[in-house]
Amino acid sequence: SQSEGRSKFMEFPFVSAPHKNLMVDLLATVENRFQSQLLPCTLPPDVQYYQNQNGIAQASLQIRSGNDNSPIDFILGSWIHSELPTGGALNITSLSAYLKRSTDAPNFVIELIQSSPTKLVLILDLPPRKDLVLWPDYLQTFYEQTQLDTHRQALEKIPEVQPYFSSSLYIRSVAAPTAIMVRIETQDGGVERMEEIIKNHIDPISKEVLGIWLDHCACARRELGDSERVYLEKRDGLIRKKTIEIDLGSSFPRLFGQEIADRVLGSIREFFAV
Ligand SMILES: C=CC1=C(C)/C(=C/C2=NC(=C3\c4[nH]c(Cc5[nH]c(C=O)c(C)c5CC)c(C)c4C(=O)[C@@H]3C(=O)OC)/[C@@H](CCC(=O)O)[C@@H]2C)NC1=O
Repeated sequence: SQSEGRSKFMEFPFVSAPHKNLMVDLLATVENRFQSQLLPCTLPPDVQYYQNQNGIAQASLQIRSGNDNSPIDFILGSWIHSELPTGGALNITSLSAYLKRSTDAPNFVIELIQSSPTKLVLILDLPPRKDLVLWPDYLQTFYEQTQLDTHRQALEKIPEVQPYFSSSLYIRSVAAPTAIMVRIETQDGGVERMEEIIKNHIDPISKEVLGIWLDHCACARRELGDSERVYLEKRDGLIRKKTIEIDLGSSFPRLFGQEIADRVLGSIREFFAV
């Protein structure tokens, strides 16, 4: 049932306590802000939770649409776990919020991609939905006035933090100039140090960035002309389509097999179609 899928999702069963607490807190913050504006998840139970034949990979997905008087198109939350042949495990947790074309404000995305207890890639971004060169006011309103870059600079100061350059140039081109795309690696098996970095740095910074999105993006009053709306629709559609291909297109069939990948990606694409 709905609540069963949701409670399993909220367990974030395969990650450390600080990592789980962060995801649970971010989701609670979004749900508390939008309350009844968010409709219950309508994904089929075998998309809300799925695993591959031998149970090596398992995942949970929650997508909640915004109702008619909400600026939210949908909120997507997910966790993915896969044991690796090397004995380690891959854990990816993500939360993204997509706004409707009634506003041109940036979306929100956070992804924690853990390939070992001491290696983590963090993506934390408010991806722009307009070209920043053509619309300098957009850059000023959402990225300069909000002081977003101070959070990126704060994280950069941690010795274990290095910039992460996605192998996809497209992904790099979608990200904001203030995007946090970092690789964190703690030395000689520092699992405690990794959990400390998540608890004392990634947690507060992620909540700050989400707070900026909630207060300055999701609630922004933006009047759009028809031509702007057409441009936005086209651009949103292209990005949604492409990020699924890049993020999931190869990893899902590899992790879950073609049949399950097709079923889950099919469900996601239904929501992503602008
Ligand atoms: C808008 C800004 C975005 C940025 C900046 C961004 C970045 C990256 N994500 C990657 C990945 C990734 N993400 C997810 C979550 C997820 N993504 C979507 C997208 O629609 C959905 C619907 C879901 C929930 C199901 C999974 C499962 C998954 C991978 O397997 C993949 C990965 O970890 O490979 C190592 C990396 C791919 C490129 C690279 O290897 O460098 C890269 C870091 N992804 C954005 O969307």
